[in-house]
Amino acid sequence: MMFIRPVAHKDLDGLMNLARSAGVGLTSLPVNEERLSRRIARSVLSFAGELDKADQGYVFVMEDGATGAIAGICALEAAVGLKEPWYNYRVGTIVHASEELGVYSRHDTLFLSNDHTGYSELCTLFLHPDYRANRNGGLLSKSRFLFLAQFPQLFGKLVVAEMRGVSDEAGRSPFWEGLGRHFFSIDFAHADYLTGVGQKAFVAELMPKHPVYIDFLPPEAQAVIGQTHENTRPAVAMLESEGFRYEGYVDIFDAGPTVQTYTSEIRAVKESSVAAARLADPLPEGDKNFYLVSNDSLAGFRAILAETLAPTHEILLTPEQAQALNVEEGGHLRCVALYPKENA
Ligand SMILES: CC(C)(COP(=O)(O)OP(=O)(O)OC[C@H]1O[C@@H](n2cnc3c(N)ncnc32)[C@H](O)[C@@H]1OP(=O)(O)O)[C@@H](O)C(=O)NCCC(=O)NCCSC(=O)CCC(=O)O
Ligand SMILES: NC(=[NH2+])NCCC[C@H](N)C(=O)O
Repeated sequence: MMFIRPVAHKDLDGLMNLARSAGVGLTSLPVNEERLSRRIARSVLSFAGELDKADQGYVFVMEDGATGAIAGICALEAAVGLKEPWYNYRVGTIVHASEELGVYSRHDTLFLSNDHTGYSELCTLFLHPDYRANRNGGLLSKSRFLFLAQFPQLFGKLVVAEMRGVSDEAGRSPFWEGLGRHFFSIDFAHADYLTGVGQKAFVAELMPKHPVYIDFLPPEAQAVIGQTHENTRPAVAMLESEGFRYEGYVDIFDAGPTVQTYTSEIRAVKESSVAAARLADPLPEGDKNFYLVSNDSLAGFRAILAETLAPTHEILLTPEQAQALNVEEGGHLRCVALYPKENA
């Protein structure tokens, strides 16, 4: 059975394996052992309650219970931009008009912003291609919402997620070629790598600070503003189905969209409820559905996907499922349907 748990120091090799298969543009999963081991250490300290909000980052892995293999990774940053500026471009409007001359022209423009400062962030979602089946992607992405619902005091009122923008197989980004390239002699792949190893603010400081008229960018660059990388469409589809929206903010390097919402408005946060574990083997017959289920422990957080009967004040689980959650009969759980009602 697949389960979600906090990352541990022993997972470094597993994370390196995931990073190697991730490719360019998954910024926060660089193939860099030192960086990944620092990320693990920061996560371990966060779960132990030993860091300030500005430094807290919670990293989770999906473990294949049968083999112990690390199948995927996902993370939550408590608050971005509190130590180093957090940059985005906001796609806004500038109007040049003169009634006297009968001129009116409206221009889409990129404004450099730090508007997401203090927001929480969903990031580093990656499932090994061998495991992209059996709703594992949904468990991996949405297990974070049970964590948010269980520990709201650790997070901000708003949550963002930066989606990977368009780049080709060689890691060439049309937006970077049209804009960033004028300020740097480096490739997008290299800029993205520097971002992933903690140099984003440094790179961002050298990008244009004045509004950029989109009309002046090459058509290939214009075409990808706010567009998600093909491989990242499932990731953004899941967030949109939970209530996240694109509000005109894009990545400064590849123009991938940022989606956002109020934490309390996320469907799986809003609809999640607490229930006591009730064990049954086998589960009784009846109308079953898929539920995300987590325990209520911070450092010992566990989440699984269970196909079971609709929970009441109790949720029926098999002993194997309870074991994966590290709970016994009567233990405290939080659960929510995997899918919003309309697609269940
Ligand atoms: C994102 C995941 C983990 C998702 O796993 P799977 O591919 O197995 O997911 P899936 O179950 O096939 O699809 C999930 C949902 O997306 C829908 N879906 C699939 N392909 C789609 C497409 N092309 N367009 C629109 N929707 C699509 C499915 O119908 C399904 O909907 P239903 O749920 O209704 O069935 C994986 O694809 C992956 O690792 N991708 C590569 C890495 C990546 O790009 N990561 C995101 C970077 S951006 C980031 O990290 C920030 C965002 C974040 O942290 O969440
Ligand atoms: N180049 C980008 N637009 N990267 C953003 C996507 C990466 C993703 N948010 C992460 O945490 O790694």
